[in-house]
Amino acid sequence: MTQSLPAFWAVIPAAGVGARMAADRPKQYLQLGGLTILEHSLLCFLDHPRLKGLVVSLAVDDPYWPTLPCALDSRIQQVAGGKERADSVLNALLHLHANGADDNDWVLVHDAARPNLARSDLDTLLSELADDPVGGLLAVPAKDTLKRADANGRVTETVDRSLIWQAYTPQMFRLGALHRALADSLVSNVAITDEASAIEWAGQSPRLIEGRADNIKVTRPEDLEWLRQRRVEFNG
Ligand SMILES: Nc1ccn([C@@H]2O[C@H](COP(=O)(O)OP(=O)(O)OP(=O)(O)O)[C@@H](O)[C@H]2O)c(=O)n1
Ligand SMILES: C[C@](O)(CO)[C@H](O)COP(=O)(O)O
Repeated sequence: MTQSLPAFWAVIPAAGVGARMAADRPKQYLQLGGLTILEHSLLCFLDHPRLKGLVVSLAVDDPYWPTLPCALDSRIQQVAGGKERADSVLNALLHLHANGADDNDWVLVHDAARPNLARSDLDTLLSELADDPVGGLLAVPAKDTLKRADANGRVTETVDRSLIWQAYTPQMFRLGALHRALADSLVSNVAITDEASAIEWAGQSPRLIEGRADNIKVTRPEDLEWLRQRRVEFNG
């Protein structure tokens, strides 16, 4: 089954400061079980047989990366992160292009802050999008009632959630198309918070692939607490 999946490059943006986490270090270096959040996010890709290579975007003054065993892994290439997440991703795409990757190669961009990606979700994404003309992303249909608010935090509307999805990662696009869309949208000062929004700005419509809701992005302290508790419940 795995051999029928498309080969792919992985890009892991890991250059954030984790301000919303308010921890003593960037959140990707906080511990979850015996590993850092970043190591969990890398491992889901590093042992995949269809991985061509992996690029991790790191803060230029990151003192933590060299302390990790995976810093010596030859499958991992490092690039400098940028001011925003999109800049960090673009630097990784530039590196892939500069080192022989082909425009038609699939690239999967996955947040370092999402340590709970299931291999089954990764393989579903690869399988479902292998022949897609655009690409797409893991996503979760909205489960809660959604409200639109005014500037004072007062409800102005209850939104129809039947067609609303939360975008997750990995997000899977062809290297050339993503590189062009990201570079052009950033030059145009478009607010880009995920790869799909750059592809949409370029006029394409990414496909949403339903994934597990527990592939959460560790953003605030309670997110990490939830994952830690979940591992205790599952692993004892
Ligand atoms: N300039 C940046 C900003 C973010 N990221 C990465 O993008 C992912 C998702 O971003 P987010 O959750 O916003 O992380 P932070 O920017 O670190 O969080 P905060 O906004 O709370 O500072 C994270 O893995 C983060 O390390 C990055 O590589 N480069
Ligand atoms: C890419 C992402 O995880 C998709 O939901 C999200 O846009 C990242 O946003 P952040 O503000 O950089 O955490």
